[in-house]
Amino acid sequence: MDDFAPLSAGTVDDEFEPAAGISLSRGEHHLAPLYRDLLRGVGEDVNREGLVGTPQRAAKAFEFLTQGYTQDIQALLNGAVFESANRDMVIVRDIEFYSLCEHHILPFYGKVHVAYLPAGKVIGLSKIPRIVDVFARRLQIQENLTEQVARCVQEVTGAKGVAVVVEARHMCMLMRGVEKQNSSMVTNTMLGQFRENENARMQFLRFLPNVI
Ligand SMILES: Nc1nc2c(ncn2[C@@H]2O[C@H](COP(=O)(O)OP(=O)(O)OP(=O)(O)O)[C@@H](O)[C@H]2O)c(=O)[nH]1
Ligand SMILES: [Zn+2]
Repeated sequence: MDDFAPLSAGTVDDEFEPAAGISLSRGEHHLAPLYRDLLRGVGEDVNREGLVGTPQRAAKAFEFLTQGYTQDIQALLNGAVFESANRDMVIVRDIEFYSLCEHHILPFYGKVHVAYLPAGKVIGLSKIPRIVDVFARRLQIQENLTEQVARCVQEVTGAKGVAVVVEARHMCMLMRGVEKQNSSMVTNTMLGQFRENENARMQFLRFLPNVI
């Protein structure tokens, strides 16, 4: 599958079959037995009071955090792309997000800033954060998240240019590994006029004084 195909609904089957040898109790989430095995794997007693409900809760939480795989962009846009004669830059900044790094399955989180140059169409304001969440709620790397958000906004608006900046902190760098508590990562994707025209790019970046 093309990594950046923004309009695909995802790759996870709705009709998930539990792995061979796993039997589900009535009403149990299909990931719950896997979390039970994980807990056993670290030496836990899965029957102790505090943990009895944990596999089911953790499974539901993980499903929520990865729900972007099954969300449909057109459904969440709900037709909220409007004709407009406005040709000036639109910026939606400080959109917070939470994602999971695909290398360690640990959170990375921060802010996304999006700008576009309309070419006859504008998008409903709330839809840009919704697009961010569709791509954040997957196993990701920050660079691909940045690119996918930009390409999706480009595709649905037909804008003359789209710019996306993502600034984030990665728990795999904070809690473990190199344990750098103050580092953050800044990524950007510049499409169309933001790539070709330095003035447009600088005008956008001036709205992000803490990033540059
Ligand atoms: N470029 C990029 N790297 C990431 C992202 N999230 C995690 N990583 C990095 O992915 C790399 C995986 O490297 P490995 O050496 O295979 O894994 P590791 O032994 O756990 O690495 P350390 O984190 O250095 O301990 C690490 O350098 C992580 O910091 C991301 O969003 N973008
Ligand atoms: Zn990581």
